[in-house]
This record gives sequence, C-alpha cells and structure tokens, in this order.
Amino acid sequence: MGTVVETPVKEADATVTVKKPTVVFVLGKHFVLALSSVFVVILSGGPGSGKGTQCANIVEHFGYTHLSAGDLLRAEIKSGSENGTMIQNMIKEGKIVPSEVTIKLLQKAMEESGNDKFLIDGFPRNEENRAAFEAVTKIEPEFVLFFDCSEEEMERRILNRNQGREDDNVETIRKRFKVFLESSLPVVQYYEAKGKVRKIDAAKPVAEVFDAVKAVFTPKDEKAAA
Ligand SMILES: Nc1ncnc2c1ncn2[C@@H]1O[C@H](COP(=O)(O)OP(=O)(O)O)[C@@H](O)[C@H]1O
Ligand SMILES: Nc1ccn([C@@H]2O[C@H](COP(=O)(O)OP(=O)(O)O)[C@@H](O)[C@H]2O)c(=O)n1
Ligand SMILES: [Mg+2]
Repeated sequence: MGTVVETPVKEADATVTVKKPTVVFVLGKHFVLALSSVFVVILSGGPGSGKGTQCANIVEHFGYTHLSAGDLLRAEIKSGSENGTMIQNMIKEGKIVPSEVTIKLLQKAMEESGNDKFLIDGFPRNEENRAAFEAVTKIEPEFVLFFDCSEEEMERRILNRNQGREDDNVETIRKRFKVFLESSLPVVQYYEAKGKVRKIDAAKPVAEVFDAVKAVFTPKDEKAAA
C-alpha cells in the first residue's frame, strides 16, 4: 500500500492506527478512515451491461480489488444483519439502498482489503450515493468506466444470468431500468462534465469489451512502446 507511516490516534478510549496520508475523522461515534490516498475507478452501466464480468478480468490483469455494491449488500442480507430485511425489500423493488448503509460496507471492504486500487462496481447509483460518498471519504475517482448497452440486450443477459438473484425477473428488471435512467445516468453525466467518463461499447462479446477496457487501463507510454 505505498509508503505507510503508522500513527496511533487517540479519541476517548478508542485507539486506531492510521496509515498516512490517510485522513481520520469522526462520523457519529465511529472512526471512519477516509482513504483519500487510494486509486478508485468507478464502473457504471445498466443492470446486465457486464460490469461484474469485466471487473473479474480487470482484477486478474491489473491487480485491483473488486468491490461490487450489490454483492456487498447481498452478503449483508445473508449475514443476518439488522438491515437485512430492509435491503432485501429494496433490492426486490429495484430501489437504491440508503447511502449510509452501502458506504459503510464499501469502506469496511476497502480497509480490510490491504490494497490501494479499487474497482467500485455499481456505486454511486444516484446523486445521494455520490454526494455522500465524496463527503464521507473525500475520495475522487480517477475515472468512470461507463458500459453502454441497449435495454434489450441487458434484459436478455439478465434473464440468462442464472445466479438465483431475486431481482433477475422481468418485473424487477423494468423497475431497475427506470431507476438507472432516472437516477444513475445523471451521476454519469456529472462525471462526464468533469471529463472523467470513459465510454465502452458493452454490447460486444466479452473479449472485445475487455480489449476496449484494457486500452483505458493501459498507461499511454506503454501503449506507445507496444
Ligand atoms: N459482453 C457480453 N456479452 C454477452 N454476455 C455477457 C457479456 N458480459 C456479461 N455477459 C453475461 O451477462 C450477464 C450479466 O453480466 P454481469 O457481469 O453480471 O453484469 P452487471 O454486473 O453489469 O449486471 C452474465 O450472465 C454475464 O455472463
Ligand atoms: N449502490 C447501490 C448498488 C446496488 N444497490 C441495490 O442492489 C441491486 C443490485 O445491484 P447490482 O450492482 O448487484 O446489480 P447489477 O447491475 O450487477 O445487475 C440494485 O438494483 C439495488 O437495489 C443499491 O441499492 N445501491
Ligand atoms: Mg453486477
């Protein structure tokens, strides 16, 4: 994780170890590590556009840690957490879980990973997600990979996904498409205005999509040398 200087910080009777230049601040009664020195890439795109599939490829080739907001929320349901029922109902309805819940899961996963390069898949999904994440973590993504795919193709893929997901049915898919258009696309537009969006034609076969993804991750000087 780069050069790490460990500094003990004391607050009340809690002691945490901070890795510089990480910033620590207090949210409610809990310490929250703001991992402002990490390298974050956001993956956005409609449900079924292939985000998870390409994340697995990126992890293998470029050594990132993959954090899927949906996977973290599904694991939280399985863990028997007090928020489990609420999360399950939101997912069944295709609604976005309150940011506080998702951000805590993301932060915990980042802190436990031991890595400093993250793919954040399926987050932020609305303006509330984005603003809360930035306010709490101070993390600014390096870029946003946007997977562009037609609803027709995404629906076909989801109905063949076979992962036993409760939201992979026509009724919920339609709701998720609506949420994507109304709530998630504006976030992509926000990053677009900052010049951070790298748009990928995600309707192509997996290997071709990965070729396009690889080109985004490969530093320019390496591309010139190749
Ligand atoms: N480029 C592709 N072409 C065809 N099928 C794909 C492609 N990418 C992913 N899939 C399949 O489509 C389904 C949805 O992909 P997934 O990676 O779970 O998407 P997302 O995380 O964006 O919802 C999976 O069954 C996956 O195997
Ligand atoms: N930031 C997020 C991401 C997912 N979710 C919930 O989790 C569901 C599944 O998300 P996902 O990322 O696993 O879905 P896919 O795009 O992979 O199909 C969403 O439809 C939301 O109900 C959320 O509430 N907030
Ligand atoms: Mg996914």
